[in-house]
Amino acid sequence: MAMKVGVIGLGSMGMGAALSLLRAGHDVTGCDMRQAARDEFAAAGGAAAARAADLPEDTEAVVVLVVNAAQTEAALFGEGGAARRLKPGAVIVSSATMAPDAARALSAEAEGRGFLYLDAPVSGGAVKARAGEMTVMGAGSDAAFSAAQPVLDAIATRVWRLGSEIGIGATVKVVHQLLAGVHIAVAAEAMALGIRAGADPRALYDVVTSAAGNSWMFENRMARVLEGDDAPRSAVDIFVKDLGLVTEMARGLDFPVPLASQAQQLFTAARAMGQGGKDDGFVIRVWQAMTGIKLPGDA
Ligand SMILES: NC(=O)C1=CN([C@@H]2O[C@H](COP(=O)(O)OP(=O)(O)OC[C@H]3O[C@@H](n4cnc5c(N)ncnc54)[C@H](O)[C@@H]3O)[C@@H](O)[C@H]2O)C=CC1
Ligand SMILES: O=C(O)C(=O)[C@@H](O)CO
Repeated sequence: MAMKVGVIGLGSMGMGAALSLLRAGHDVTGCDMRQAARDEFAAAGGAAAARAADLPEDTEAVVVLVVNAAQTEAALFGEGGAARRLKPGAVIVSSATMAPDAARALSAEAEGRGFLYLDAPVSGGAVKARAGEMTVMGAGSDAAFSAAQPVLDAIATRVWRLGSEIGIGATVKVVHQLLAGVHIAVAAEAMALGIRAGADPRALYDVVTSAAGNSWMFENRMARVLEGDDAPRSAVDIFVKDLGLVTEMARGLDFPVPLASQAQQLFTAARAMGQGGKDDGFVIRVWQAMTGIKLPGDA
């Protein structure tokens, strides 16, 4: 069933979601304040809008893939937000990574305005987003899942239904980000140590990715470090945010998360070095700054 869908935020993840929806035959408007993103989506055959308030009248579903909860709030309910363009009963697929409390507050606002809301953070990275193969960590009512089904079918291959209570999706995603952030940081530490100790970085990569110490993040992020490709598919700044969500959630539970805290400091150091907009694997530049190692992409 083709739907009139808006995608707000045409960044690493939102562009992939919007293109996947287009491929699936939906009537898609992609929205981003960045002209380059709008041009890319228009060139692929989609409609493009600079503001969420310019989505078509009676949009039936909106996928929100901006950076955080504050941007989601503004994009939906702020001045210039999408709310006025949504059909009564439209479904909001809220996919930015945010705190569970923020998801609950957004859901209450959406419901108060007569919309359905899915707490639907995602995983998989930009490549899987473009392939329509994301994993969705979903929570919401049966009605919301059912209204969003054609959208979810287009953007994801795994849709976890974690319960009807909003906030469970966000909780699971925050815990996932503990792993994702620590795995990236430790992958960078291992690669940096290997380089310093004189191992060939490519050989080290090949061995680790065939052995038990591998992780999805080592394989994915260190490949970019080997290529010297620091264009952001997921930025260092995203992990300053996400590990902040981890430590904040843990603090509220009086729960220690020493590894997440350490990783957060490393991403924060990378940000302080001016690397916040670089691909997150380039947190390795923190070790480079401390030890003077040469990275594979360095001249
Ligand atoms: N990059 C990744 O690999 C993954 C990211 N995520 C999460 O997905 C969300 C999006 O991440 P990315 O795509 O990496 O971020 P990004 O920074 O690449 O894209 C965000 C986009 O939203 C746009 N934007 C912000 N406010 C807007 C508004 N009011 N109206 C229209 N456009 C607006 C920005 O211009 C930008 O293009 C974040 O919450 C992130 O934590 C989740 C899984 C993977
Ligand atoms: O894919 C995910 O899950 C992620 O959160 C990372 O790729 C980085 O944001």
